[in-house]
Amino acid sequence: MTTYNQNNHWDVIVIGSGIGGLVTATQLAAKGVRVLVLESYTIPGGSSGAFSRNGYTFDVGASMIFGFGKEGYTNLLTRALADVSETCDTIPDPAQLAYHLPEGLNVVVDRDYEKFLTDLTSLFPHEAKGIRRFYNVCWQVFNCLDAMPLLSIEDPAYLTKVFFKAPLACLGLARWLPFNVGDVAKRYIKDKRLLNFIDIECFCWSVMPAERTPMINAGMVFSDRHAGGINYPKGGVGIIAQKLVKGLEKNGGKILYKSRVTKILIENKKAVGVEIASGEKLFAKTIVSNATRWDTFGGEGVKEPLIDKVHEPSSEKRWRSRYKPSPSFLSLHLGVSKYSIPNNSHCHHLILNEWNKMESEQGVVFVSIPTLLDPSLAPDDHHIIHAFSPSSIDEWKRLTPSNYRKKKEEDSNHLISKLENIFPEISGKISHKEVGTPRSHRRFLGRHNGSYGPIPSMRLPGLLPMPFNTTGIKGLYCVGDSCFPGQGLNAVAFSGFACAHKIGARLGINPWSLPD
Ligand SMILES: NC(=O)c1ccc[n+]([C@@H]2O[C@H](COP(=O)([O-])OP(=O)(O)OC[C@H]3O[C@@H](n4cnc5c(N)ncnc54)[C@H](O)[C@@H]3O)[C@@H](O)[C@H]2O)c1
Ligand SMILES: CC(C)=CCC/C(C)=C/C=C/C(C)=C/C=C/C(C)=C/C=C/C=C(C)/C=C/C=C(C)/C=C/C=C(\C)CCC=C(C)C
Repeated sequence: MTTYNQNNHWDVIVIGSGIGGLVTATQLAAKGVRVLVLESYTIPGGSSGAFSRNGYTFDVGASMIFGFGKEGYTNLLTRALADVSETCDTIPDPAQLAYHLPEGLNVVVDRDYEKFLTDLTSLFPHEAKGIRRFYNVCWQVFNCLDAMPLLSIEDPAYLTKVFFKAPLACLGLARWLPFNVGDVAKRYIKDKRLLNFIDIECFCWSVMPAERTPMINAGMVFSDRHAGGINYPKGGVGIIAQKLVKGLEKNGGKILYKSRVTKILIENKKAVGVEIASGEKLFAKTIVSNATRWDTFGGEGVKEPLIDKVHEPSSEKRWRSRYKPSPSFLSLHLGVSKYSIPNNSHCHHLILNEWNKMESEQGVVFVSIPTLLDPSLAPDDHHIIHAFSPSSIDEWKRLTPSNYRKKKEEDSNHLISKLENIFPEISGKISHKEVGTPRSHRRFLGRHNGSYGPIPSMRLPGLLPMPFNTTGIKGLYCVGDSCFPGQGLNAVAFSGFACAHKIGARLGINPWSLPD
């Protein structure tokens, strides 16, 4: 039997220190709640952590950061840090992304909206009206989001207050919730190649073509890149999680690393605590899981979910019939000579050689060169290249150790050869190379099949079927990319704000008025 002491009883326990988990934890700690975060790895941040090798600071995953604007309500990372008196210095990226597409279609998404529209229109002059109309609809969605404090839409008190504060914005969002981008794009655009471009515009962050990408999320991404802009945190993406941890600790919260939760303890159908790998039990009236829904509740191929099968709510089976794990990534972290990359190059690139390969194994290549913005991340005269390509764990299963090593070498060389599309001399200029496979992502990020996040397994009505933070088990909440509104750092930051707000409503600690 575990005896009571302050260290094993908390108000709230958060499983995982991804941005979703840390925003929940810091929001609650800032309101005086005693919060413990349990992280299985040695550093915070999950997909948005960082690691150091040979003088390089590499971003684990996330690299193109939305939500760091200065105004409005959609700058959720800025707001999450400010709420615990922290800030991140950021470096504005002059462009979101340079696309290198089939048939020589090269498009740069400039930070300036009008410049982007002009550049795209010069390639599709016959679609000038359609282009403007489509992207203007995305702005309508964004303006609705940016007009209201973004908290839990599961909380009736918040919904009432926000409806009185911004009625038109609420109705605007309610209108777009059931729509996907494809439905809207086809209303305004007819050119097949341009529709292919809209598909890759979506795929690059949602890993789905336009017809399966929710319109609300596109409104956020396609407009925030011009509103708040893409801003890279000085010192690397890992800084965001490190500062949130600092803010958590300043507000009386605690984080324990190397503390993998193996079980969520249930008593009388209520979550009451967790057990960690050492066998130690820790208790709280509220448990928040930042692990994926598959790792939390189970699913095909999940051997030991955190919840015993007997307690699994039927709503989770329904969710799994609608959403499936997206592929993982093959990722390369390279240190290269500075002279292999022109100084005027863009920080983010996307390479696709054939349109019909967009959803194929290792079909699209994403490239990030953060040292073009922050040279301090690499030794003098060197750059970092982080290149990754969607890859399914099925391709990496059941290989003998030597075949696994061989596949890593072959596939990483193939990825490097694709980089030569944009940096022809790159293969001879590599001085540091690390290869991560879907198996590495599963192991180090604790994500089911190393997945990037959930994607619809059928055509769904926009964001409507995506679950919020409460679950079918009393006292248990979920946060992160298997909750509304899905993948993305500012999306999981939203889910953290919403989760903390919903818990706050139950604890009666939310301020009466909405934040400014
Ligand atoms: N912007 C980009 O370029 C980019 C690139 C890659 C990923 N991302 C985004 O990052 C987001 C991920 O954020 P998130 O908050 O959902 O979570 P996350 O997966 O980043 O973090 C979850 C954390 O929980 C920990 N964890 C999991 N199971 C645990 C257990 N049983 N016990 C203790 N700790 C456990 C993991 O170690 C990890 O640190 C994704 O949505 C993805 O879109 C963005
Ligand atoms: C009352 C009434 C009547 C009604 C109600 C209604 C309402 C209120 C509603 C509401 C709603 C809401 C709030 C919503 C929200 C939403 C949100 C926040 C969203 C967000 C989103 C975001 C996103 C999606 C993002 C994303 C991003 C990403 C993912 C990114 C990624 C990237 C990558 C991967 C990169 C790659 C590339 C290269 C490198 C090239």
